[in-house]
Amino acid sequence: MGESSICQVRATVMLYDESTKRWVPAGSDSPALSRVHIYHSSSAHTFRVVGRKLQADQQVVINCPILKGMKYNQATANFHQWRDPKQVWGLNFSSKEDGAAFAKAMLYALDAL
Ligand SMILES: CC[C@@H]1C=C[C@H]2CCN(C(=O)[C@@H]3CC[C@H]4C=C[C@]5(CCCN5C(=O)[C@H](Cc5ccccc5Cl)NC(C)=O)C(=O)N43)[C@@H]2C(=O)N1CC(=O)O
Repeated sequence: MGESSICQVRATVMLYDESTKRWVPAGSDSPALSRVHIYHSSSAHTFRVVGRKLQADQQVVINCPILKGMKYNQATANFHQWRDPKQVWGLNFSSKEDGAAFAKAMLYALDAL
């Protein structure tokens, strides 16, 4: 059984650079909008965040498992963030509605794990 998308939003995917204490766009250095999904694998009972650049190259800029017990921080209506073992991810949503939709799906996933 493959994976199904439980939400898709538009956001700029950011990573926090601990050394410079700055947010940098994930993927190539141009901050560009991506389509960000939460995929659910029902057979594996797993969820992950996958984002691809909207522009032609469709570069994958995030492919991050959602781990049980992960803390999801809605810093503002448009900017949410979480830590994985190696780094801190941030999503700068194109709208508050996208932020709310993503948060709803994320909290559903965290509750289901
Ligand atoms: C894209 C630009 C960006 C847009 C929006 C704003 C919103 C606030 N904000 C931040 O970076 C805030 C300000 C302080 C700084 C200090 C530390 C940071 C950076 C690394 C993580 N962090 C935590 O506070 C984490 C959160 C967390 C809590 C709970 C669970 C998980 C997590 Cl991740 N706290 C732990 C304990 O991990 C942080 O988010 N910080 C963003 C921001 O200013 N800008 C503008 C710019 O940078 O120009």
